[in-house]
Amino acid sequence: MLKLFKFLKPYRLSVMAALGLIFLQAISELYLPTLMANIVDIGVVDGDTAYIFKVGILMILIAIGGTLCAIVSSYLSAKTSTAFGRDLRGQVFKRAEDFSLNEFDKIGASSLITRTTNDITQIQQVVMMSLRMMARAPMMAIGGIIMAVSKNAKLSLVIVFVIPIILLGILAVAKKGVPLFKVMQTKLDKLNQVLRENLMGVRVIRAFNRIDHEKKRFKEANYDLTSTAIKVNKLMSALMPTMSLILNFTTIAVIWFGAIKIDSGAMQVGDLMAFIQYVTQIMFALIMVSMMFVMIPRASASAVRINEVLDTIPEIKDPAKSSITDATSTSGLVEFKNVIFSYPGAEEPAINDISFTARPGKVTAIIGGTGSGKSTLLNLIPRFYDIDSGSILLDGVDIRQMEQKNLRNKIGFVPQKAVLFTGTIAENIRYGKEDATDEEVRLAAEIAQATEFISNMKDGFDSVIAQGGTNVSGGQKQRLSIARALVRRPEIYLFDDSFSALDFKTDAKLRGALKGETTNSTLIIVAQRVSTIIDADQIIVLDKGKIAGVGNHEELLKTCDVYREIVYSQLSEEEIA
Ligand SMILES: Nc1ncnc2c1ncn2[C@@H]1O[C@H](COP(=O)(O)OP(=O)(O)OP(=O)(O)O)[C@@H](O)[C@H]1O
Repeated sequence: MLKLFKFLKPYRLSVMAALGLIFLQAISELYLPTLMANIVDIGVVDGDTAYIFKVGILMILIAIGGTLCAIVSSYLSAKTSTAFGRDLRGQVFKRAEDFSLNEFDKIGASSLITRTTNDITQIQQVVMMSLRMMARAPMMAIGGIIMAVSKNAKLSLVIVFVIPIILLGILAVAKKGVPLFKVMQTKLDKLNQVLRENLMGVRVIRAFNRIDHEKKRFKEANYDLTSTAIKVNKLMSALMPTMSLILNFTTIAVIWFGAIKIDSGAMQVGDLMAFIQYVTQIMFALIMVSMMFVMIPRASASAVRINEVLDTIPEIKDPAKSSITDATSTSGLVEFKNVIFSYPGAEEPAINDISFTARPGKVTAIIGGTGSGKSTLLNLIPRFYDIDSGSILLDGVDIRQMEQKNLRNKIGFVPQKAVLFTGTIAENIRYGKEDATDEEVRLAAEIAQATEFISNMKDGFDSVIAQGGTNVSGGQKQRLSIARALVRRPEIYLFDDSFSALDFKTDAKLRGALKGETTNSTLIIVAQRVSTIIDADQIIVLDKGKIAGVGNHEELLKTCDVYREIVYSQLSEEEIA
């Protein structure tokens, strides 16, 4: 956790001021019992009212001063810890943004959400408590011991006897609590995961009447978390009464031995009263320390999870010196040379020894059965994943030698599952090019065959897309995500089965419009439907990650069995002829 404290560096002045004020507050609290003892031993015993008034007013002033210090230090620690939490959240988010898809898969979206929210809140709370309690507790404990010894050294032996008992208790609680806190965070992850799946898959759950099953799943995760939380809380709730009991017994012992001393004339009444207060202060300080012992393990479990994110070095990095910095100097020639790629943990490569060239102005289509590696192949071009061996070249330059930003600037990517963001239709299309003019947005929508349904919407291009794009149909979503890629006018278009939700007529119209607009660009189209790619200049047939055939439709019909099988399963004899 200490590693995360480096994020407190910008706030060191506030931290120092808070600690300074806490020190002053501790001194004021430690001084008050001594003043009270003086009132009793000097003022009350001698009947000196003027002295009682004088010291009484001094006590009031000191109490007010101490309170002011406490208020300002609380304000500073709250402000500092909140800013610390904000910075840390920002860093975790920034790091996650740089993750390759492999790293996302490894940590998991739900866990990343818990880590960015709940885990950081735990640490933020500890920072606040540390500034308030952690600093104060040792000051009060040490100061209290010094003051108690100064009042009566022999009576202080009671404290010497009690402290090890308290420390042993704290240690026992910490030993049992730490593993439980770690388990609790993982169970929270699990709960988040179930909740997330439920919310995302609400339609499927309802359609398959699985609401009861899901309720059970959620209940299990919820109860699982609760039972661990109850175990931890039981442990913690036992701590406070035990500490109070020890405090009360200590007070009894102090009064017992103190009374004997007063009886023998070795101690004054006021000093005993002050002594009891110091003992109480010491005990409270130790209780605070024990509370910290409870919170720190929990936060350190969170810190480990946050550090795991921060310490993950994204495996896809920009080269030290990129080969291409000028984004306009390329034409979009894509070459695959003996490319092999496997997903982590997979036995067989998803892409196995693939070589082909996709030329500007030409349409390269990729077809194959489900799971044959079409999407994977496409995902390698924008470097969502890095290949194991071979090379992918863009205009003769290995894409690993290019800055990711430059590389992706040249690409218009339309994913298999259309993703839209909350905002208007125009904003969603402009996601492809921030400074696109209204005319460019309109043209992109027109080529994507989206104008008709957009104009039928109440506010046209200003109509708002709901969260997750739920208020547009699957085909409309696809057309908007195609428009988003088109507005960029990139050198390379990657369509990952992007026409699957369109009817045949719209599909044909869209491809026709696309042809006219993308004459100089390289088009790589993944498709399931033969009709979508029948006119392509080059068709690559994939089978279990390998190339089964390359050529145009007619050539492949003659030479490639896998292609023929796909074609015969989809088209009638006349269509093929
Ligand atoms: N993130 C992943 N982690 C591990 N394996 C994966 C991952 N994504 C895909 N695979 C595996 O890689 C292989 C190729 O998958 P890919 O998605 O590229 O196929 P596809 O041809 O696009 O299929 P479809 O047409 O059904 O979309 C499959 O066997 C799949 O199980």
